Order: sequence, then C-alpha cells, then structure tokens
Amino acid sequence: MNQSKEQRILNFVLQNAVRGDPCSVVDTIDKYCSQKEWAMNVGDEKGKILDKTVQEANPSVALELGTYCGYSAVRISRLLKAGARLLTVEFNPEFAAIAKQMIEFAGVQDKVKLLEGPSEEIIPQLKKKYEVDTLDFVFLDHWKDRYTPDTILLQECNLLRKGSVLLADNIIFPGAPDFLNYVRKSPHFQCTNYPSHLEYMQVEDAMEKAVFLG
Ligand SMILES: O=C(NCCc1nnc(-c2ccc3[nH]cnc3c2)[nH]1)c1cc(-c2ccc(F)cc2)cc(O)c1O
Ligand SMILES: [Mg+2]
Repeated sequence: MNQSKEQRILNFVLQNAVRGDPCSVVDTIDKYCSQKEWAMNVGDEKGKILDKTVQEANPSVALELGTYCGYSAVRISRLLKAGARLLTVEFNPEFAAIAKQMIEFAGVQDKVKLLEGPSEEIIPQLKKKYEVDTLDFVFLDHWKDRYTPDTILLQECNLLRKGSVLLADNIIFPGAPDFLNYVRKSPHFQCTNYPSHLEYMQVEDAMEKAVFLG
C-alpha cells in the first residue's frame, strides 16, 4: 500500500531534522513542501505572522483547530512560556497519527495535547474535560466553513475573555468570507488583516486577527 503524502513528510522529517529541535522540524517540513510536494501547512511566510501574534499574546492556554501534520502545533508550542499549553484539534485520524509522531519527534509533547474529533464536539468539552477556564489564543486553520460556527460556539461556551486573540489562516485562499464578514461586523471583535501568500506559492492569501472585546 503506497504511502500518503503526510507519511512521506513525516519520514523526511524523521530522516533529516534534529530530534528535540522544533525549529529544525519546522524548517525541514518547509524544505520538503517547497521543493518536493506541496502541503497545507501554514508555511514560513504566514508562520512568521503566527509567531509574532503568539509572542504578543504570550498565552497560558492556546487552542488550535486543524492540526494536520503538526507543523503549526510545533511552531506555536516552541514559543510558549514554561507551564503554558496548546490544545490542538484534529478530525482526521490519519492526520492525527502523523501529527502525534511529529510533535513527539520535535520534543514538544509536554506542551501539546492533541484532541481527536470534530471541533463542534470538542469545544463544548474544553472546560470540564480538559480543565480550560478561558482561552488566551485560538488559531483557526481547519475547514474554512467551520470558522464562523466555531467562533460562535467558543463564545457560547464562555471560552473567550476580554483580550482573547483569534488568528485565522486562509482568509483569501481557499477563503473564509463568512468568517471575515462575521468578525468585522461584530461589535465584540477588533480585527486586523495581514496580507500574505498561500504557503509555498505566489498566490495571494491573508490572515485575520480578531481580538475579543468581551
Ligand atoms: O483545508 C485546509 N485546512 C484544513 C485541514 C484540516 N485539518 N484538520 C481539519 C479539521 C479539524 C477539526 C475539525 N472539526 C470539524 N472539522 C474539522 C476539520 N481541517 C487548508 C487548505 C488549503 C488549500 C489551499 C489551496 C488548495 F488548492 C487546496 C487547499 C490551504 C490551507 O492553508 C488550509 O489550511
Ligand atoms: Mg491553512
């Protein structure tokens, strides 16, 4: 049975990156996906916007929706202060299995908890089952038509507090027009747009930051 693209990416990391070094894992995935096979990691150009937003927020508890191979989970967790944690949600069991190995190879498993299942089921469990009070930072990078319902669900579950930072990938490509509409029209969010490019391509893309105002 021939391997999946995600398995090939993991194998390339296991053979070429430095175990326990998150930066080398991130750089090695970028090298593979820019030179060999395109994949939907946030990539280095948008990754730098992600880095700055995470550093500014300096979260104690962060949530990622859409783990995929674990690239942004490794990228985010390498910046977290001691004792801080990232919860990352993945729906697809194959992706989750790859991401688990990627996170362990990078040595960030103590900071990252990978939750397998649909976001609409997991978000309502965060307070009781995963002992979350409120979320300081949320990275939305899952199915683009889930950004809006999940942003509403986060509010309904009282998981956002004044100052919680949402950062959404792919605002232009593949696009999340209803999310953009929702947060920009809402009096509860202060929005900032960050023009960029689709990972590993010269196609226009952007990220949107939406800070919850309470
Ligand atoms: O679909 C994307 N990302 C989503 C993956 C995912 N990984 N996990 C989930 C999940 C996780 C919990 C969920 N709960 C409910 N749905 C869920 C979906 N979704 C995506 C696609 C592209 C893309 C660009 C150009 C193209 F020509 C084709 C594709 C670029 C990107 O940067 C993306 O992020
Ligand atoms: Mg994306």
